[in-house]
Amino acid sequence: MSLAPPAAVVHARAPGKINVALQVGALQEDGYHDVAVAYQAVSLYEDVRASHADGFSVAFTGTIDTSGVPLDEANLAVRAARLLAAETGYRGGAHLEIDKHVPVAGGMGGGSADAAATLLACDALWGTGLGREKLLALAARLGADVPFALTGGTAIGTGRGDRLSPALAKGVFHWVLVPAEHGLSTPEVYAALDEHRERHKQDIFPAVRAPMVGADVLQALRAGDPHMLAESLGNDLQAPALRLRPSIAEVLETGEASGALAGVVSGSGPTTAFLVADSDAALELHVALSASGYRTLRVTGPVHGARIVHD
Ligand SMILES: C[C@](O)(CO)[C@H](O)COP(=O)(O)OP(=O)(O)OC[C@H]1O[C@@H](n2ccc(N)nc2=O)[C@H](O)[C@@H]1O
Ligand SMILES: Nc1ncnc2c1ncn2[C@@H]1O[C@H](COP(=O)(O)OP(=O)(O)OP(=O)(O)O)[C@@H](O)[C@H]1O
Repeated sequence: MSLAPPAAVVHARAPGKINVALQVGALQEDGYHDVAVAYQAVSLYEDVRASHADGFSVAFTGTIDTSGVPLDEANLAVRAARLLAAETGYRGGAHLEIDKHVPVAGGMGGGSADAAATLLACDALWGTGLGREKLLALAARLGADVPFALTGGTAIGTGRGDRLSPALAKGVFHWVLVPAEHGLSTPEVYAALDEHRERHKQDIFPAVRAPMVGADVLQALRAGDPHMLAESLGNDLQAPALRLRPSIAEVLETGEASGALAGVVSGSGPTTAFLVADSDAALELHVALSASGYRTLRVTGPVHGARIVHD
């Protein structure tokens, strides 16, 4: 029996995410905030194709404007490949080709999905065989959202958002997204929240509450009920994102006046996510928002985490 030759290219796919609930607690000494997040992976994917190379390089394909994304060592996918090589003692490199669909700096974890897909693709390409558990530990070193891009589905994140436990979820949720032309910087949005809290600390009691995902959110996910979930959507980063990008308010108002059950800024924004009852309602909202001049993306969740794709 002859063994199949090792693959010359490995294709991995990882999803973007929406934070259906996000509470931000106190700033820790390491510069991160203690958070409680309910993540849902949605059907917008990053496709990473890894091939053998002497060094490390990355190129983007697809229609999304990636002109602001670094192509050197700062690229999160390159950092992921380098970290895996360093941890496993692998001596070679990889060329990464990324077909991007998640808005850049949009609060949907696109860079995190690139990193997660790269870890999986390079582990298979190089035959380093690290496996899910060890890849999850590496993922957490790359960014707070990277472990979730590996696991996907619906999950609760605590700590930096990287300590995951699965959440029960039934059915399919339908979302209409409004991406913005220009992104927002995640650290700047967290910093705007801190500034606000510092300015109003006399009025905030108790100082900053311990973050948690409410029972109402868990129940709505478990029931697969979009009406119930619409009542429970919440994001502590929405107010600072609005302060940095006031035009988001108009998007939220237009979506909610055009038939969305509810709207929320995803993560650190500026992408706005509108929850609707079903696929017909998603189409109706898309038509209404398009007539108001907004570009939309229709997605569903939850979907799987990072996976190898056999082309
Ligand atoms: C907004 C969210 O997307 C919600 O899921 C995440 O909290 C951000 O996740 P991420 O982009 O993977 O974050 P990282 O790349 O690890 O961190 C970027 C920066 O965001 C801020 N940050 C991030 C996560 C966290 N729990 N507290 C923070 O204050 C820190 O300033 C950090 O330096
Ligand atoms: N592979 C990558 N893809 C996208 N952005 C990257 C990548 N590598 C580095 N970056 C940089 O990281 C920043 C955040 O990009 P990303 O698209 O992940 O934002 P985001 O979705 O708002 O992140 P999150 O929701 O996880 O906070 C951008 O400034 C971008 O230039």
